[in-house]
Amino acid sequence: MSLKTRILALLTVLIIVAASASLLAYRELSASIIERWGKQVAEIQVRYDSARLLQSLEREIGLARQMAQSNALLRWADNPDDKLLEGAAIRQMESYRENFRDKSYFVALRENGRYYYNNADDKYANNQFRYVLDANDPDDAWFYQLIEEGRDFHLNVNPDTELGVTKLWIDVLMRNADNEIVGMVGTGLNLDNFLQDIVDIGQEGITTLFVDYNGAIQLYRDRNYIDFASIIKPEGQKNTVDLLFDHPEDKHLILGMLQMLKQRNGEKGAVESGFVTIDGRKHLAGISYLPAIGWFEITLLDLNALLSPSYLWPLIAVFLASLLITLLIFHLIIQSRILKPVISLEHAIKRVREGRFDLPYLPKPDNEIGRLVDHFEKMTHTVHDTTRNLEDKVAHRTAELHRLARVDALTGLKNRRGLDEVVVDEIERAAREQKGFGLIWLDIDNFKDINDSLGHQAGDDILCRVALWLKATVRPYDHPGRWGGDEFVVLLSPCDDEVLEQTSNRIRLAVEQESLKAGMPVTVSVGGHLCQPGEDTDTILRQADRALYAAKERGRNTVCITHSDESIVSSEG
Ligand SMILES: Nc1nc2c(ncn2[C@@H]2O[C@H](COP(=O)(O)OP(=O)(O)OP(=O)(O)O)[C@@H](O)[C@H]2O)c(=O)[nH]1
Repeated sequence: MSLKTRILALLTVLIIVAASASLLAYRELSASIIERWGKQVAEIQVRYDSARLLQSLEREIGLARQMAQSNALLRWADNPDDKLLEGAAIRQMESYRENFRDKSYFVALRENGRYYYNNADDKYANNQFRYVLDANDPDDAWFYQLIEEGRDFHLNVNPDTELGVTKLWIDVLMRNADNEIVGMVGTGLNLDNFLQDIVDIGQEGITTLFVDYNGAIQLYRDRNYIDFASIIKPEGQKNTVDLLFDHPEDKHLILGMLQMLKQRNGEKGAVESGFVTIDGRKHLAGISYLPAIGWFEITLLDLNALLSPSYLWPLIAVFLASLLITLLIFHLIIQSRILKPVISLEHAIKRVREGRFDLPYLPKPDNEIGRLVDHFEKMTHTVHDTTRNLEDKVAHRTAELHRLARVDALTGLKNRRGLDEVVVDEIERAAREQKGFGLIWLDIDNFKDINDSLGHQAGDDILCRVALWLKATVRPYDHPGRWGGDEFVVLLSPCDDEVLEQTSNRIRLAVEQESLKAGMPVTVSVGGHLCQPGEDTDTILRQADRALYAAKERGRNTVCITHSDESIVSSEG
């Protein structure tokens, strides 16, 4: 896997880890913010709903209490059969009817169980006595239950089968001067209107319900859940608030909160809140106690509806877009500032390793990698210079060695190898140009005697002098050389018979005369051969050797030339 892929993979993993951690932290944070916010909203909502309910009921309750204390009614309740008192009481009742919001009232007398009622349409004008309550009739049980409990005030949601209406009844006990319960008065509010006005307020995500101290549902937008005639139902048969919840533990939570609020007994503004699950959705429940009516108001906030996760989508989209842009920018930075220079550097190193020092353009970012590239470039130039110097030296030394290998160390003339090469070159040139060249072979006469008599050093000295005289005698473009021992060879090019003969004689004469001048007289025998195009080395050397041999034979200090017809001619200089 390339460095680029690794860095990108690492980067992606790091960003995913960081994003996941941020997302988790964000979710935790947002959950806690939503929870705190939800609690505040729930508390405000619950107070608001409670206030609305109380506001709407307080006047009716006050009127009902006033009615229960009306002298006309109380006197009549003590003497229910007194027609005069009854007339005065009914007039009084009718005046209250005008004041009740529902324009309806009821009065039930304990002594004879007679139940009086009239409504907004004044349907029962002059006929307010409706029926007689029966202690054994379950529909009338509420009356006897309330009296038995002695609760001066009670709210009751109950259908009145006799009247064919379902109402939220405000029941207030009538007590005479001896504090005896003599009857009950009250009014009813149309349940549907009440639910619509107070409970089913149509705010999405907010559900309001009222429960009694047992948790029995009294007011709720869905009538099926309302625990009608709750007061007469035994425990266990009531429609309690937990019917709404998915989990049994929510019931304990809510009942616990009800208990707690009751203990705080209407402490002003006291609100308890907690989370419950309804239809699989998390709700925040806010509860307050309404001591004036003995009910609890529960507000359920559907957090998903109020603060839908879809609200977070733009945030998540912005987060993801920033993540991608960050990734892209990071990639571009890594690419331009690290990867590209490193990859170029890698190629450059490979190139140098292969011996190619001409570096391509290398990007140098302003960082450690840029400095590394700069060092590498300078190092490469140094290595290149050093290598070039080394190569130059090697080439120079090689050329020197090549030259030395072809030079005779004693005389400085070409040695046998050098002469061989020149002979080969000349043979090729002769063949190419069809022009011959001359070869002279000379040998110092009786050199052994010189060595023996004067010493080897003196012999060397004479060899050097002969070499100097030889060099001075031939043309600059001829090739004098020492063949070995006391034998010398001169290659003459261009050459003809005349040049060969003249040069051979000049050499012999020069050695003779110059050595005499130097006080160490020596002579040389010289054999010459005019080489023809097509002759090979062996033939040429053999012919020259033959001429030299002849010169020795003919008394030394002599020049002999071989011709193409194999004849050897002595030449007098
Ligand atoms: N001082 C010296 N002597 C050498 C060198 N190389 C060979 N010699 C001697 O040169 C002598 C050559 O003798 P030859 O050519 O055989 O015979 P010569 O005495 O010259 O007699 P001719 O050639 O017949 O005239 C030998 O004694 C070699 O030892 C050298 O480099 N220096």
